Amino acid sequence: MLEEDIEVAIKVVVVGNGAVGKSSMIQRYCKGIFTKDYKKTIGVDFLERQIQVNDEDVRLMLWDTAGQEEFDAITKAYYRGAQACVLVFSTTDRESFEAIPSWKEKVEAEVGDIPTVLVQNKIDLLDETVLKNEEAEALAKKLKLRFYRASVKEDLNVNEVFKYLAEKYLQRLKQHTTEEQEQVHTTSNRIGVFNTAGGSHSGQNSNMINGGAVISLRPNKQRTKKSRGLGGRCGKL
Ligand SMILES: Nc1nc2c(ncn2[C@@H]2O[C@H](COP(=O)(O)OP(=O)(O)OP(=O)(O)O)[C@@H](O)[C@H]2O)c(=O)[nH]1
Repeated sequence: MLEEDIEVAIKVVVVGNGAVGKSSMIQRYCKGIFTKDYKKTIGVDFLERQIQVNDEDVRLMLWDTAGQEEFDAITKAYYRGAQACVLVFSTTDRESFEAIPSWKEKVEAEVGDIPTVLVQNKIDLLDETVLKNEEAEALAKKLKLRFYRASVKEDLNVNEVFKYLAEKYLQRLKQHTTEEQEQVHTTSNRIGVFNTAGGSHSGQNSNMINGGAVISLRPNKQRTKKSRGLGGRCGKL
């Protein structure tokens, strides 16, 4: 199979309190529509969109999770395997802003550190704002997250959010691939040295303790027929 045939697929989870605009954001991005009606998400939903990033085809699978705690058990299961995350709060809902750190923790508890952005939605309703700009910026800084102000209604900054995540993910994927290649290279050199000295646990997929360094040999990349992902690093699906 040709390298060009391989497509990067990224599972993105969109999380935050109820009614902040998660479903609307996904609908806007994947279908180009906005509806004023509020229909509470029950459990989890998902839509996808293909984009090009640095000449690479990237398929974004956007998982819409329910904002209500009553669905926590279901939604948490769907965080597994997520490779990027959007944390959303609303300009008109202070509680949704204050809940952001705990949403971040919930996602991290399932998938660890993945590319994440913080989004303040509904900036078309700035007249009704319940927080200062500096507060949101301070939170983004504290959590070390890229921060976007967006309006799903006015289609402001929605594309930018997902483009940034895709770029960030690809960047990590490349870095990860290079590191793995270097690791395999270094390891094979070291195995030689180690074996000469004797007493190694040799063989692939086992941890090798060599001069205090633990070296893991893993398959280079997990690839399915048409998709490519970070494999074991972030994904647990
Ligand atoms: N003014 C304004 N309203 C918005 C915007 N985005 C979403 N809404 C409205 O906010 C309400 C809630 O949006 P949803 O997308 O259903 O919210 P959600 O976060 O998915 O809610 P849950 O499913 O309960 O978790 C709907 O009435 C939307 O029309 C926006 O940018 N501006």
